[in-house]
Amino acid sequence: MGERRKITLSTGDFPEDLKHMSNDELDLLTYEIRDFLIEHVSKTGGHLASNLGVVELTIALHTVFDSPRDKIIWDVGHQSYVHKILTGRGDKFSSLRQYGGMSGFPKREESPHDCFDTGHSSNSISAAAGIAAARDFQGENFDVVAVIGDGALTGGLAFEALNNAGASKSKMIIIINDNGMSISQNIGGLSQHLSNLRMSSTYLDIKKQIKKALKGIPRVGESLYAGVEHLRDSIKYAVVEGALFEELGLKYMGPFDGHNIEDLTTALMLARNVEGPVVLHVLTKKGKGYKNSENSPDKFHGVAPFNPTTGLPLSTEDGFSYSQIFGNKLIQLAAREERLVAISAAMIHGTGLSKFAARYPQRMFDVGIAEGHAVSFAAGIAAGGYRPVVAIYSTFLQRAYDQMMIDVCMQNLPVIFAIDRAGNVGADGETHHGVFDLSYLSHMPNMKVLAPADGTELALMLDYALTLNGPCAIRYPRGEAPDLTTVYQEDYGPINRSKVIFFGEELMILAVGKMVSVAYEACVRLRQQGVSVGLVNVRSICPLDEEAILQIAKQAKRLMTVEDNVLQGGFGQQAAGLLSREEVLLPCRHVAWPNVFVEHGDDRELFGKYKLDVDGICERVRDFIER
Ligand SMILES: Cc1ncc(C[n+]2csc(CCOP(=O)(O)OP(=O)(O)O)c2C)c(N)n1
Ligand SMILES: CC(=O)[C@@H](O)[C@H](O)COP(=O)(O)O
Ligand SMILES: [Mg+2]
Repeated sequence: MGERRKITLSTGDFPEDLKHMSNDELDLLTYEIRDFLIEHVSKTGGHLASNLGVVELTIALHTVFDSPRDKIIWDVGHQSYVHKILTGRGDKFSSLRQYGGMSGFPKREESPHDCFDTGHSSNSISAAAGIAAARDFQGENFDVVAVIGDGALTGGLAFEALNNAGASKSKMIIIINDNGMSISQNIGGLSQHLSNLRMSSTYLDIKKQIKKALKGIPRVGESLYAGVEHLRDSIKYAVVEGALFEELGLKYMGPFDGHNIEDLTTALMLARNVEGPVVLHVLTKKGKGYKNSENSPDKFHGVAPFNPTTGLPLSTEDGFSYSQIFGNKLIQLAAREERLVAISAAMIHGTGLSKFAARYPQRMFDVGIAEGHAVSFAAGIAAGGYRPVVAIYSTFLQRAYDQMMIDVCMQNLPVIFAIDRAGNVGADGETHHGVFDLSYLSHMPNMKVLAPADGTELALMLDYALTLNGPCAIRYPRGEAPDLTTVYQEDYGPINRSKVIFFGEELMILAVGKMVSVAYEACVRLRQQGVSVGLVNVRSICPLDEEAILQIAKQAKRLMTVEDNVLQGGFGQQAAGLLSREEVLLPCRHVAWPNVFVEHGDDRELFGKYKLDVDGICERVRDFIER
């Protein structure tokens, strides 16, 4: 190996440099990138395992394609860190996912190399097909590449796009990054199909043929393109009879070793020369190159800051998270209600269902990244006499709006929605904040919507939901659940009714869910300062506890609503509608997230910036009273 140029990952040398690097240099680069990722993500937290798995693939992509002229769309986008390094953003990694810093997902605003913002899975092929169609309209000539994981490929949207791309014949490359994993083990028939393709002996022969045919062709430069031109015939061999993609009208090539840059580069060159849509199947190892993440890729999918030597988190939470309380309660409920089943869309661990899945494997349905299907499936199983509990993050449940409305609510089926990560989630940012659910749920006829303010309330609400004969959504936030037992003096009262915590003469705060604790602290501080402010835990957002709200409003001088949802269509606006309908007139203010896509960052900083923390509530109350 000759003298190697020093590459500094924290500068903007890329991607031009790659095209002139030797194989040995590229090989060394993979080590540098992995070290860099582990060093930085261990400090900031982030999506490590998926990025460690795509180091070679991303290098090959940036060697063969000419970004930003050629467009690379990253499905979900959690695996775009290497792309960010290779497109000159290495120097931003100390601010990854921090407030004001670099996003953990592709952002058009951040770089011309990010051609499509992602975060929710399975849309990359649709977006790529659209970009390709726009290109064709304009008679332009660039390549469009969608990189989609085997997990994301379980989403129905991806199938709709494959169906359309196959028919359209527009030139695009779809790379399936197959590591056998979603966040945890991938599941389902498609996963099985990919694994059949992996095992296909017919295919292995084809691979050998291509390799043989390519021997002697240089890796880069015009001569490679010329060489590849002569290989079009080889592509014909790269057809696996019966492969789903071929049936849909796309060419299939693969599987290729996703950790062999030379093979990948060659495969991409071949794919680039295919007229029409082509699927390139690439095999990678999630967490590759770091023992801890290779052993537990699921644990290192999304990580909080950790010790890179031991792989252990730097801080641990003492109490129970809402997700854990939900999972534990469901186990209890399942013991007493035989018809109870749980449904997850590829997020068993995140939603706290791991123990339930181990205890009741027959009653746990993981349907893949398929929120719409999860909800219609729940409707079906409820229609069949069972009691499904669908656990989905608030932001991802947006995918199932229509299924909730028509399949569940219209038929008034007893489906329980356990909506995790409701409210602002912090570092994942605008694609992941669950701040719209109160608005999109509350107008669904027959739907009941509840928000617990502590762990006990969550458990009681689940008990209550199971007594109903129609749909019920319970939304709760990310992280540790507070305990309000002492605040309530152990008297929780009826769980679907509001709970008055204390009365205040100057102002009454009506708070929802997570914001009850925040408002409680603010009230304690203000009351110590002589401000007579009271607090009510709203609990039921739909239907509103009209009797309680009207009674409080009639007694109060001023009213303030506080919620971890956007203002538009949230609790505050519903309460205002009630007061207006009943002609109860008093000064009201509504504290909520503005109707914008709130940026990423530490949640404490975001709640502070938007005046939704204790200081912010105190300031707003004083401002209201003193105006
Ligand atoms: C609509 C939607 N549902 C759920 C998620 C949560 N999620 C993020 S990554 C992921 C797994 C993705 O697996 P895969 O596409 O195979 O990528 P890998 O991490 O294995 O590279 C899931 C379920 C999401 N981002 N979007
Ligand atoms: C990329 C993605 O959508 C998930 O991995 C998400 O980041 C998980 O967030 P939690 O850490 O809140 O489970
Ligand atoms: Mg995967």
